[in-house]
Amino acid sequence: MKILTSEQIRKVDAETITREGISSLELMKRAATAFYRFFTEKYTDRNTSVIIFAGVGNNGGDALVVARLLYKAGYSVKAYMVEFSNRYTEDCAHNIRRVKAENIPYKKILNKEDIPDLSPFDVVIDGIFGTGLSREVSGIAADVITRINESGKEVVSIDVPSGLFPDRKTEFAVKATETVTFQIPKLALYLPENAGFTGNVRIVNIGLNQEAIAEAETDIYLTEKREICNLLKPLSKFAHKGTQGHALIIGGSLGKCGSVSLASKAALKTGCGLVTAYLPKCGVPAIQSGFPEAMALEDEGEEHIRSIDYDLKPDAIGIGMGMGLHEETAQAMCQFLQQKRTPLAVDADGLNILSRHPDWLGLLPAGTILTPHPKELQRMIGEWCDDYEKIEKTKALANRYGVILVVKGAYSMIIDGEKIYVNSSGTPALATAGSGDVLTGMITGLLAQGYKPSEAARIGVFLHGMTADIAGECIHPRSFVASDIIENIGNAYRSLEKKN
Ligand SMILES: NC(=O)C1=CN([C@@H]2O[C@H](COP(=O)(O)OP(=O)(O)OC[C@H]3O[C@@H](n4cnc5c(N)ncnc54)[C@H](OP(=O)(O)O)[C@@H]3O)[C@@H](O)[C@H]2O)[C@@H](O)CC1
Ligand SMILES: Nc1ncnc2c1ncn2[C@@H]1O[C@H](COP(=O)(O)OP(=O)(O)O)[C@@H](O)[C@H]1O
Ligand SMILES: [K+]
Repeated sequence: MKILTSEQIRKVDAETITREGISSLELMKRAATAFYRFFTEKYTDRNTSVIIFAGVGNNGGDALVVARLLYKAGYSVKAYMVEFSNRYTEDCAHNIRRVKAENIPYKKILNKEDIPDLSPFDVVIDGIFGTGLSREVSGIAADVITRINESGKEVVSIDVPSGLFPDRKTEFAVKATETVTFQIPKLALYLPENAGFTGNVRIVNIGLNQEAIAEAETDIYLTEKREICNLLKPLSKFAHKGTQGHALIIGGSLGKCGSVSLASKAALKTGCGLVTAYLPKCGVPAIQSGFPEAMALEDEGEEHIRSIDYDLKPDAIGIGMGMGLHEETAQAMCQFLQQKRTPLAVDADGLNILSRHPDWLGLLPAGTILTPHPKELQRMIGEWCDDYEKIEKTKALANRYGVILVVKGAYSMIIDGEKIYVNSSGTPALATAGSGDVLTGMITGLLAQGYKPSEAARIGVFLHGMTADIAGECIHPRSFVASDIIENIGNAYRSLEKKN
């Protein structure tokens, strides 16, 4: 699904009106109805008292239509117009007249004294600013937003939390519990620095013109189930372990060999035919007894890897988990990179070694997948002042070395050249020890099956997230562990194959 800028969204909005021969008021009604459906499913009790803040633009117009719909449905509704300007849009002005005609409680807020006490209300609906935000919020709008944020109430934002810039750094905005955004995802909704503003993000369809969306050019996408389904290769009736790819997982050091076991199991569960774990001697007995499906190779090092030496032809390699930073291990990795051109995924200490020796980045085979969490990323690209700069610096690294970066987080981002794929699956249950090792194993397993690096990264990250979405129904997120991710990979595949 495309992520577009506010400028592009405005164009799609206008094109929808022209091409579908509908009025802008009709489109506003569709948007408000989609919001209303979400709201009434969440707040089923019609005695819920709702305070609605509207602005003078079309986001405010949406808010007033929502006020009318909720009032008609029996909710207790009070609407307030935050008059930060007297230049109302036509559709907003039209809906003010309708609200008044329908006798819905309605007042203007012109200065601080007009701001009502929020304590009697159950929920706040925020429709002050949408995608038309053009500058930092100040004056009465800022006062209202501050009051909303201080109220401790649940806040449902229309389209975007008011004050959030869809495409650039935001300092101040409504802190929503839920954001109901209209059909086209906006990048700002998925950035970690905006987590405090956006709350849960829900995308609702409002029937925007599909051709207009298709014509909009972008390099940024939100990865969804449908796109991942389309990437999956069918499983041939005549498949055998030799056709499904051989993954080699290299890592481990004394006390950290479980990471290799997790990654190896994850690779196999993701569908590759064979997996070999390569570890220092201390790790081999445990993996051989605990994970009989894997083959194991021991390094000459007792407690850490000293020279990566094997006589196999794997189809893909995952390296780095639990490997430690011993200088002998680093040198072994350097030699390995100088000699091997096998499709590769690098994680954890593999990345930390590269951060200590940045000139070795040039040795990575083209298309290598690097999977840093934020701390590992910071060691690679240095500090960033905001998430937009982080993206630019990551892109620069990816382009310089021809590699793919998986920037892990709540919405992991896959950066491949100019393209950015924001992942939409997963829950905080994934924030658990070994979760990243499992992800690297999954990605390596997919690479071994012959998926292109960008596909392997997107499928792996999406499937990994799906395991938590699915298992959330029977395992409490707090007690979900890395092995539960592995156990649910099959369920994630099954869910992907289900039509809906
Ligand atoms: N996408 C879609 O397809 C659909 C979109 N729809 C809805 O339309 C919304 C976009 O509406 P919109 O363009 O009218 O802009 P909106 O955000 O209401 O505010 C603009 C007003 O705020 C003002 N203003 C801006 N910044 C300011 C500041 N810091 N401080 C003070 N003033 C400031 C600005 O003034 P100006 O910048 O012109 O001086 C102007 O007066 C969108 O989010 C969605 O809810 C649906 O109805 C239908 C389908
Ligand atoms: N709140 C969250 N929502 C969704 N996914 C998350 C969340 N927190 C972490 N994850 C995912 O869990 C994984 C954690 O990886 P990492 O930090 O490397 O773990 P570890 O080092 O313990 O193996 C990443 O894939 C990340 O995207
Ligand atoms: K809003």
